[in-house]
Amino acid sequence: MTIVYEGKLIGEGIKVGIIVGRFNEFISQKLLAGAVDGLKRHGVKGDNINIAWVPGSFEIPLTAQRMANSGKYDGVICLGAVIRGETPHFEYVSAEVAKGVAKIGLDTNIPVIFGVLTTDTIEQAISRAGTKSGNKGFDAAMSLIEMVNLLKEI
Ligand SMILES: Nc1c(NC[C@H](O)[C@H](O)[C@H](O)CO)[nH]c(=O)[nH]c1=O
Ligand SMILES: CC(=O)[C@@H](O)COP(=O)(O)O
Repeated sequence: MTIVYEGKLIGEGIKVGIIVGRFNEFISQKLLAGAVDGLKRHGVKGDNINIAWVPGSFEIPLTAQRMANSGKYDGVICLGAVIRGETPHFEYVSAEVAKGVAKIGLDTNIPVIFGVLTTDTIEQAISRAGTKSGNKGFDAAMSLIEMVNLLKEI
């Protein structure tokens, strides 16, 4: 699937920062592949995609804030996989990442897309990283392109 509007690929000229949490890397690397595929498939040049790896999803908001404030990007995509374990740690990590990412978009006035999986099981994460439930990284790329184009128009 490739979306063209008025004869142009919808992502042409867009500059994107991507932050990826390394924790559960076997999942997050699939999300990254999906996001890059979605961006390039819609005309975003490889030179206009900057990828930053961070230790885990908890470090995403700070890095997203730095990218969003840099003035180098039209939008930022946040990717990671927070998978429930034996302790309440899942609740704290997932809640803070979601709140942090949402706040940065509002504070910086550029699209900051939440592409962080928060799942109860590894199987749920695998399903959303390029198998039965699609690839949430690809979906995040499409959301970024839509939001960048929308904010240019309103
Ligand atoms: N358990 C998961 C984590 N935990 C690590 C934190 O994100 C953070 O890196 C650490 O607490 C140091 O500040 N991260 C994930 O992305 N996914 C998890 O399932
Ligand atoms: C989301 C987490 O922090 C979690 O994967 C950590 O696992 P555990 O709660 O068993 O320490």
